[in-house]
Amino acid sequence: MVERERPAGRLPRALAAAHRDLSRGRTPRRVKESTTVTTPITRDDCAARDAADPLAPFRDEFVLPDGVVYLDGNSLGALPRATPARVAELVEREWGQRLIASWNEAGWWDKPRTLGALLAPLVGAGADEVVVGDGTSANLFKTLVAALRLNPGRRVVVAEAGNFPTDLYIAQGVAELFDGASVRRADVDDAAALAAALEPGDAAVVLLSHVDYRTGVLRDMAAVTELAHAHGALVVWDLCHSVGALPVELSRAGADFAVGCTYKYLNAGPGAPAFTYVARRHHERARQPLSGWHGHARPFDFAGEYEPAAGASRFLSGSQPLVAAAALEASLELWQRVDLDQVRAKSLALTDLFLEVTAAAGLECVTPLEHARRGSQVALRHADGYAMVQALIARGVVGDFRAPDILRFGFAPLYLRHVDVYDAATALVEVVASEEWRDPRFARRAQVT
Ligand SMILES: Cc1ncc(COP(=O)(O)O)c(C=O)c1O
Ligand SMILES: Nc1c(O)cccc1C(=O)C[C@H](N)C(=O)O
Repeated sequence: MVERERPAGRLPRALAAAHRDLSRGRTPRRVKESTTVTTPITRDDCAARDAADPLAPFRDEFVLPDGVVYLDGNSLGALPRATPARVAELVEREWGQRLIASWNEAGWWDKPRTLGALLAPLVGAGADEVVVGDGTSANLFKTLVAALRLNPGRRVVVAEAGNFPTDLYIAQGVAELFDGASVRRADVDDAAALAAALEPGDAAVVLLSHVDYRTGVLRDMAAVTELAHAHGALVVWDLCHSVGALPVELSRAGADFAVGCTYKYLNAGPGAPAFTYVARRHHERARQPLSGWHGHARPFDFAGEYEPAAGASRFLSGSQPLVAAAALEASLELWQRVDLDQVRAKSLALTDLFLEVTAAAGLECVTPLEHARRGSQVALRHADGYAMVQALIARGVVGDFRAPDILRFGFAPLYLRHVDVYDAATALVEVVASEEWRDPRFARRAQVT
């Protein structure tokens, strides 16, 4: 049921109450206190929303398989139509015909910087503060070590307890390299717990994700950064689940470092190069450990001693996969035409719609209902979530499952329509109501998801 009039930023009270009841294990009450007229949302309503959607034309710029509603763009984004030709151009002309000349002519040498400049507006950074290269894990390593070196005398990495495992693993690996260093896990969504983790005054750096990969919680970047700084710690933000999903304001928030991948909402393809943000105020002093020649001040002097390049370029290490970078370039060119405020508005509309229709399935909602705390995904909890997700995939609705019990659905506003979300949500309600997920075909097995 949808209340036609409601303040922006809130789900209908009826829905919020139903989700609250469900998460406490109670049968949802019918909400009587609502004074506004309620009517169920229909597929036609959704079609009307699509007709008025300013982002609708972007859908045609993506390759999307027939009969599939793709709600996994937060794991691997869809293929932009422009990408194959851009990759072919690099392979056939730049490499095939121009060979070595392309390092200069085609701008290969400068790609980490030119792509960084294209990406910078998407994360609220200056063009000179972002470089593209390597993977998220490698860039986490570089930025964490740089942060520890900038904060001598402090040896604790305060790490978001539930972060994506690679973040925790890299933090552990970094701590092993510094005498007396350790990782202190904290619940970063509990302000008191985070403050307590910082209180001893020994934290060199805080590492956390802007949007939680599992729950979809969106953190207040400015507030967390301010809290960390007040305790003398720097902050490394992982933007994997927020870049391209919502406006990110690194400079405005006073962030120190950030890393992120480009294969999710930015649609650059599997294993695409990642990026690193280094706030301008750290450019002179920041030193990263993978001091390869692409990060040298004068690489073609072939000198025997390392001297870091100026600016964020010092975070580069070695040669980059330029075929993959061509795919990223094609998608970043598309992203130059995108209004991130429109992306955010549509993302919230789509997640609201999904929550509204799936309330009938009776699954506990893990993602915050408040807009200000929600990324671009919906996470629902059920012990048999794996089988439910497989049953949905068999119907052409692709979401994913995150152990131990999370059904996860990502919403990429550039290529998803409201009708797709309506169909997917209806399918989930049917899968749960019919119990078709109990079919042995959907039983849990090990695979990449
Ligand atoms: C928050 C977060 N960080 C890091 C990664 C992955 O890092 P990498 O690209 O190095 O595999 C992911 C997803 O795979 C992620 O969700
Ligand atoms: N990066 C991935 C990969 O190399 C293989 C399989 C999945 C991934 C993912 O990106 C998973 C994703 N970060 C997640 O939030 O679950």
